[in-house]
Amino acid sequence: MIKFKVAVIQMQISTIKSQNLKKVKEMILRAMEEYSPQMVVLPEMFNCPYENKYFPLFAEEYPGETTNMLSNLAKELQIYIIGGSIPEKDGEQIYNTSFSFNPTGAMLGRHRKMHLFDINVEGGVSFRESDTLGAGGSITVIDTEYCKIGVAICYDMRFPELMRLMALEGAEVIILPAAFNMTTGPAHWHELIKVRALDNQVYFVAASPARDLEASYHAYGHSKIVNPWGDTVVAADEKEGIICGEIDLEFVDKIRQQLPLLKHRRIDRYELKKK
Ligand SMILES: NC(=O)CC(=O)C(=O)O
Repeated sequence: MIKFKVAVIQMQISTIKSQNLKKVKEMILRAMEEYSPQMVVLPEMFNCPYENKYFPLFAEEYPGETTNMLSNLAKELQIYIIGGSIPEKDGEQIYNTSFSFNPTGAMLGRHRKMHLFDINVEGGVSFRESDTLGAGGSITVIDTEYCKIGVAICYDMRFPELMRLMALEGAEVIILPAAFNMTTGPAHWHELIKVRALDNQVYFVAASPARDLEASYHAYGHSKIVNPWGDTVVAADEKEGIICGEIDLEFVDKIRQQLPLLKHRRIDRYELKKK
């Protein structure tokens, strides 16, 4: 199949996990009613506030309450769900992990955020994910009936090598559950999404939580889908809501044929290696 629809759920996250799960289910059902998408994408830490003190409290092992719910919904609705991310407990370690499910409810991929968001911007945002989280070590490209899809989380987007490796592994779409903030969001969000879509000639799908000024971390919002030519397919503002856009794989082929960037790399002169 050449075209498919992707819905992005931009939800407000509360400090009560059961409320987050109830809301995400309601919003997925609403997305189905309004748009009949083949794939639904959730934001980073959709079941837990983006704050270090909550990660250990909300963490769950796989399979667990949240992943079971996503797997059941994927099967019931016969859709792909790219499950944003959740705090995942594995032994003593907690990861920021994105679980993806196919329309039979089977787990398709588990991406653990590779680059931890440890930053301190003067007069702006300061965060240290490594206070509570461990870093993942694998690049995630999932196989769907439509195409290969790269999955990464938020800060991972700032590392062009990772994005390029996903494209080299065959990804025609990159999906990024994310939670930029009010310092880095206005400064970099739109530019990074556009540049990653352009330099890898992919559809780039970025899913953010809605902005909540009552929370300690103010997410930027502005979930969006950008095509391989750098045009915005669909975009949200900062409020809670659902957006949906079409992925056209013929358009990916067309752009890659007309402007063959991936073929023009001078791999006789430089090389990008996966370890
Ligand atoms: N929250 C993140 O992981 C990343 C982010 O906000 C940024 O890179 O800016």
